Amino acid sequence: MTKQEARYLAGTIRNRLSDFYREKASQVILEKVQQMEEYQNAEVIFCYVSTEDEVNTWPVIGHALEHGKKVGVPVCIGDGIMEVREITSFSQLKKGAYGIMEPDSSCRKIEKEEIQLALIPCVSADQTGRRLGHGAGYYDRYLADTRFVKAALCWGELMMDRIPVDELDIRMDRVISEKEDCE
Ligand SMILES: Nc1nc2c(c(=O)[nH]1)N(C=O)[C@@H](CNc1ccc(C(=O)N[C@@H](CCC(=O)O)C(=O)O)cc1)CN2
Ligand SMILES: Nc1ncnc2c1ncn2[C@@H]1O[C@H](COP(=O)(O)OP(=O)(O)OP(=O)(O)O)[C@@H](O)[C@H]1O
Repeated sequence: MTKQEARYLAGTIRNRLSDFYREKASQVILEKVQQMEEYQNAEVIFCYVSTEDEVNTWPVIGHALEHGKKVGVPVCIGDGIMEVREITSFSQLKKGAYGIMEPDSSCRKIEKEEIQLALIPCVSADQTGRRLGHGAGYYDRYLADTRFVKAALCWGELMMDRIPVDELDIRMDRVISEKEDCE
C-alpha cells in the first residue's frame, strides 16, 4: 500500500466514525495522556489544536494550562514550515491555514529545546510508531532535529498494521489510541 492509498483508506473509515465514538475515544486518550509520566513531568508541551477529524486535544490543552504547564501550538509560516508559539488562553487562537485554529502574532515563539513532550496529530499510525500525516511534511520537517518525546494521538479504528514510510518520516516514541498503547 502506498501512502496515498493509506490516506484515502483512513479517510473513508474516519468519515464513518460516529460522534459518539469520537467523543468516547478522545476521552480515553485524554486520560491516557494525563497518566503519562512524561506529561506529568513536562513543563512545556507542544500540542496540536484539533479539528473535528482529529483526536480532540482541547481538553488536554485546557488541563495543561490549568496545571501551570506552558503550551505551544503549531502555526504554519510557509510551505511545509511551521513554528510553535505559546498560548496562555484559548482566546489567543484564530482561524488560520487549512481552517485550523492558530496562535495570533502576539504569542511568543517556543524554541524546540524548551519542549519536553509533543502530542502529534496523524491520519493513521501503526503500533511501532510509524505515522502518516496529511502529506504536506510540516511535522516531519519540524520534528527532524528534535529530541523531545513524540506521541501521536490516533483513533484506534484508524490504526493500520503497517504504515508505509520513507527515510524522512520521523518515528513516534508512542502512539496513543483508546485501544492499545505502543512504546
Ligand atoms: N490540528 C492540526 N494542526 C496542524 C496540522 C494538523 O495535521 N492538524 N498540521 C500537519 O501537517 C499542520 C497543518 N498542515 C496541514 C496540511 C494539510 C492539510 C490538509 O490537506 N487537509 C485536507 C485533508 C487531507 C487529507 O484527507 O488527509 C483538508 O483539510 O481537506 C491539513 C493541515 C500544522 N497544524
Ligand atoms: N525533513 C524534511 N526535509 C525536507 N522535506 C521533507 C522532510 N520531511 C518530509 N519532507 C517532504 O515533505 C513531503 C511530505 O512528506 P510526508 O508525505 O511524509 O508527510 P506526512 O508525514 O504525511 O505529513 P506531515 O508531516 O505534514 O504530517 C514529502 O515530499 C517529503 O519529501
